[in-house]
Amino acid sequence: MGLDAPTGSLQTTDETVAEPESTTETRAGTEPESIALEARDLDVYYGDDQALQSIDMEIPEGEVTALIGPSGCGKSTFLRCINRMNDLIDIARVDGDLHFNGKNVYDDDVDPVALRRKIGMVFQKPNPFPKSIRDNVAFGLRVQGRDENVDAKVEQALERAALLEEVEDQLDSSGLDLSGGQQQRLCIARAIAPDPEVLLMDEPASALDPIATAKIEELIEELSEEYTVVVVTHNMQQAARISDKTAVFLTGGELVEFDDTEKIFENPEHDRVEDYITGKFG
Ligand SMILES: Nc1ncnc2c1ncn2[C@@H]1O[C@H](COP(=O)(O)OP(=O)(O)OP(=O)(O)O)[C@@H](O)[C@H]1O
Repeated sequence: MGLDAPTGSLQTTDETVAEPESTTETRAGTEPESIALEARDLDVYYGDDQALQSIDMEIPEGEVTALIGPSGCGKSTFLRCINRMNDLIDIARVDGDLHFNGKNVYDDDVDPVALRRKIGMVFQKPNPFPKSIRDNVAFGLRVQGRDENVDAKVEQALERAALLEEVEDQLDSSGLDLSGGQQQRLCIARAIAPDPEVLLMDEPASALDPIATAKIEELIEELSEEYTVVVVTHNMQQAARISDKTAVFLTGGELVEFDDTEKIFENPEHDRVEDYITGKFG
């Protein structure tokens, strides 16, 4: 996990949590599986409306976890809780705990900006800055004052985002001149350049054509070798293809089932999940 930043730690305003607190047994019961993120009794409200109800979830480190469910069930809301992007929405209120490496990200001493360095995000619509490819990828590094070896780090991030080969002769051209799929990989490179531990992706391929989508899917699987990936998708086939774990949210902001992806798609515990998976509603 990570290139040169310390792993397993969340720098807060006045303390550092060094090691993950919680582990759980794998299904085989042999090796302990590290937990990167853990929601405990998490409620989210927008004004008087409750968007998430009492969510408990343990997201394993170094795997792809997909969040699926019908429109409005709270998938994006949950994703935005993880790196406190909901802080930017005035009427949003969060109750309960969201632990990252054992530290509640909603504790008063957590700096959301520092948190977002560890937990990067990629959005539905590619949103490169109107800057060169190089400056897009270098953006987070420069903001952090990590100006040493920027060119090498930019190339490394582009390589990891499976884009370097296509753009290495045009690093000074505008990021906006790339195709949609390339722009999304550029945004992924920008998100991973500062070396986060977790990558949050909100429907990262839904604005792309099938070929660009296939590249992003392949990339997500590769990224999970180094990062914990949490991805919201509307596309159930995509969730089945790329994820290790799947969380099914249903209307009302309830997490109805969370398990290995194979189990969710082949033999879910809940009839409502089966109905959703088989397209009876949603
Ligand atoms: N900024 C906001 N202000 C007020 N209500 C919001 C806001 N964002 C989301 N909501 C409400 O919270 C609920 C959950 O929305 P959210 O976007 O998290 O669902 P979702 O499952 O990601 O939906 P979709 O699949 O359509 O993107 C919805 O009822 C939505 O209207």
